[in-house]
Amino acid sequence: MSNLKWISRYTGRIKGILTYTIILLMIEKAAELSLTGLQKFIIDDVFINGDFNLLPYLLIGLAFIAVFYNILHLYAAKVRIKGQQKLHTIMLNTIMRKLHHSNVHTFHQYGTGKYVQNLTNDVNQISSSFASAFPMGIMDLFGALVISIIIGFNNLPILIGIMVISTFYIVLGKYYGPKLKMEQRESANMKSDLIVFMEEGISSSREVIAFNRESYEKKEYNQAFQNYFKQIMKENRLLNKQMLSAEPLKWAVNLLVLGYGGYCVMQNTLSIGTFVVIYQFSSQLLVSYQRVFNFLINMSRSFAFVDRFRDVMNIEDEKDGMQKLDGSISTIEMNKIQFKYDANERTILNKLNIDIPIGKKVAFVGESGSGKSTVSQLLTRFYEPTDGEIMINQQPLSNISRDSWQKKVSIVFQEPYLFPDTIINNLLMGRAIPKDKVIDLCKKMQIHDFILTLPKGYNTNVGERGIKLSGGQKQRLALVRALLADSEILILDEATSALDMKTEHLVQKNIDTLRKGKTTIIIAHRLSTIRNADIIFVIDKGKIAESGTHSELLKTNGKYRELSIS
Ligand SMILES: Nc1ncnc2c1ncn2[C@@H]1O[C@H](COP(=O)(O)OP(=O)(O)OP(=O)(O)O)[C@@H](O)[C@H]1O
Repeated sequence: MSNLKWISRYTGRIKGILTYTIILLMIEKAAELSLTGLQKFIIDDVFINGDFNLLPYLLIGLAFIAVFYNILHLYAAKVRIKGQQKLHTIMLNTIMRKLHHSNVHTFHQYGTGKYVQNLTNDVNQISSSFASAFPMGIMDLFGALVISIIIGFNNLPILIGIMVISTFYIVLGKYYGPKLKMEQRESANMKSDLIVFMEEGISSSREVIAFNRESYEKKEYNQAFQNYFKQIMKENRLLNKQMLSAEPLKWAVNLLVLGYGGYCVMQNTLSIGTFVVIYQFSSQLLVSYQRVFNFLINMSRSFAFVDRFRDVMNIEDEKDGMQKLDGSISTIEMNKIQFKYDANERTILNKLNIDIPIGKKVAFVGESGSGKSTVSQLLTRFYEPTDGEIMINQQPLSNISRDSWQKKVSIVFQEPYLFPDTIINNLLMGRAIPKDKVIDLCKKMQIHDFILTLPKGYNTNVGERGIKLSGGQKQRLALVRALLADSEILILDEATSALDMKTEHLVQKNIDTLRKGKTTIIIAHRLSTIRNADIIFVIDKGKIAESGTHSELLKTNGKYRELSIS
């Protein structure tokens, strides 16, 4: 599908305001042209033919049109910007929706910086091109048409001459348009790479300092910036070349009108008034042609941004099911689950079969890299199994709507994300929960006393990604946040790993009490936290090596025993 047809699904949604803008701009153009056109009557009828009675009417007409033109100019600009903002909002909402529904794997591969670039620069460029530059281009095209008719009607040879010279604009446009589009796309890609580089540099600043990589990072950044700078210079050189090659055309038109138009005046085939108006119109015609030419070039440049926007919109959406989950969860089975993070990468889970008991404390243990977190990522549907099926209440999880599944499951990660907001807002996450309940849970998660030591207590801002908090404090806040949801299934993926043994023990004991009768899945390295689990699954190389209670597994002398000794 062509880019123009593709983008019309968005521009089509503002067609009302777009049409209105175009009509306003065309009336504005007509008013502007009549200001020049009226001069013919002042020169020919008033000054040359001596009909001075006409002068006051012509001057009042001129003043009226001038005021009308100015008011319309301001109003049309306001409507045009409104249309641009509307398109901007539509596209921004679309890309945000895409962001939230993108396949996690592709999303991670694409990179945050590129998304930021799409959200800011590309959407801006597209909305300004299609909702603002496009109606302006139509206005210029309309102006060029009207002027051409007026000149052609009064002196056809001059119009033909201007048209011939102007065809060079089209030739130039055809020559430079595709080249500029290519350079523009390259510049946009390099700019987003640079933003990605800067974003990664900021996120990794601690590692950069710790590993003394500052000069290396600086060198890499300088190199990336130099490349971007060279590319921008290349693009500008091309732009200047195109502008310079258009300049002699202006002079050719001026000379044509002055020479041939002057000759016609001397031959009495053209009145002085018409000559003056044609001279002014010929410059305006050329400006209109130039604007139309620039408009076409800019539109072709905008298609480079459409290309990039289209790339994002083409990212595969997460698969979603249609079925709602009514009632409580009674069974969770993982049947012959096969999983690879990428088609070309190695198998992580290999024909994994698990029957997760409902209402129990379930633990996953195993060596680092054995696939424990991957199991939780599949249960939360961050990823879909490559093969096999997760069955919930005897129906495939893939058939269940994400929305209804997410209401049933909560997860706490080892490194939880906290928003740069207050503690209370990070805990509530927009939910209406009584403060007493929040405080009670904070006490049970051993974080309330710490919060009270902060200058603004629960209203203290935690900073970017919770930078003002320790790893253990962040983990305890994330536990409160998840426990407030009181989900049927709670997954704790190394969620207490940063706590000291004593605090971890207290936190775990309270979680056990709070979650009594509910399914809690714990992934842990410290076996002390899961010793009392109803069932422990030992994962080894993507398979269940053994399962049972702590005492049962110790007796088997297998993997679990190995793990508990090491
Ligand atoms: N996003 C990813 N893309 C590609 N491979 C991944 C990804 N996440 C994990 N892996 C790989 O999958 C394997 C299993 O990882 P997983 O995180 O499930 O292990 P784990 O048992 O939880 O380890 P740990 O105890 O160290 O957290 C690892 O070998 C890892 O390299």
